[in-house]
Amino acid sequence: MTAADTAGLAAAQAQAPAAGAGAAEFAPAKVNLYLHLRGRRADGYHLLESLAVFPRLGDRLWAEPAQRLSLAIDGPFAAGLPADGGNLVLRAAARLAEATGVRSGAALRLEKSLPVASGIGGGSADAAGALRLLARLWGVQVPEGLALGLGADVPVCLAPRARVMSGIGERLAPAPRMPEAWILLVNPLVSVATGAVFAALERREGPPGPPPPPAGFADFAGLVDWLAAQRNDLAPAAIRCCPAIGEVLEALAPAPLARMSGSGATCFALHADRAAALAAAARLRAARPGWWVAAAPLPADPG
Ligand SMILES: C[C@](O)(CO)[C@H](O)COP(=O)(O)OP(=O)(O)OC[C@H]1O[C@@H](n2ccc(N)nc2=O)[C@H](O)[C@@H]1O
Ligand SMILES: Nc1ncnc2c1ncn2[C@@H]1O[C@H](COP(=O)(O)OP(=O)(O)OP(=O)(O)O)[C@@H](O)[C@H]1O
Repeated sequence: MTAADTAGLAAAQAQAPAAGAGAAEFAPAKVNLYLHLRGRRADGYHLLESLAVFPRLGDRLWAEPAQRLSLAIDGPFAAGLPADGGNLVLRAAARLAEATGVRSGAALRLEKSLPVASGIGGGSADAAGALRLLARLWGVQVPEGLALGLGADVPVCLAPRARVMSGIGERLAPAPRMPEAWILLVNPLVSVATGAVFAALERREGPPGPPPPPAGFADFAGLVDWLAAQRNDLAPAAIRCCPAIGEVLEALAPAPLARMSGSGATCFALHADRAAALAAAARLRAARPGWWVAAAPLPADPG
């Protein structure tokens, strides 16, 4: 599948009606445009500040009413993912049923299009998508705090729009007004465990500052200029765990802005428009056929 196909498919998925009875939900990837470490809590979790955005690219979930909970997985990254209680989709479903006293189940289907353990929140996006889907199907609200109990990235994925995250990920503030842009995501198809990257940190707190993001960016150049002065403080440790990340960043370097997302190994490049993103994707696919390369629009967000 070409990057253009991938982008088109993701956009189509976002709008497609539910297949058959029941309900459907799109679970977009989460990309950390910057990630600053701010220290560590007594329980070992790290405090951070990050601008998370959600390109039109992700996994897809369906649910149909059923007596018990079940999960079927398909899609390009289904292989090797547990379909039992180890899957964040079923874990989220079970916790929601328990917390709200729901006695019925659901037959869930996950189409896994995002690489696993890749720094773009795939499991968190799926867990959050399952919570949205089942809350609708069962007619319940997601209780406060339930998302965070499933993972630090699940709260931001619950209402997937651009947000400034802080705390360990549970404090969410409006993002700056974002201009339209295209994003290119590249993963060397090496999975990276988030906990291992945090454990490999040499510095648990980044340098002080810079000041918080402005209220908005007038255009793409303004976004890129501001982001260029930010960092992903997890990148040095992630590159030590997975040297291929360094190769990906080198390959993306000609882009206006390139950086690692989350704990890696996925890196992103920002492009002003579709043509530039698809041209860069085509060049990368030809040069590195073993890498996952996907391009998608980054919706302008009112903040
Ligand atoms: C790096 C980010 O992707 C940035 O958005 C997230 O902070 C990670 O979120 P996540 O994958 O949902 O992480 P969790 O599943 O909650 O945690 C996995 C492991 O990462 C470490 N961890 C995670 C988040 C955080 N703020 N501090 C941490 O130290 C902890 O060792 C934890 O045991
Ligand atoms: N539905 C799911 N999708 C992906 N991974 C899942 C899922 N359910 C359970 N997991 C497990 O969760 C772990 C983390 O996967 P995930 O894709 O969320 O990592 P990540 O992309 O690094 O996330 P983050 O950016 O939030 O750190 C993997 O080891 C995987 O086996």
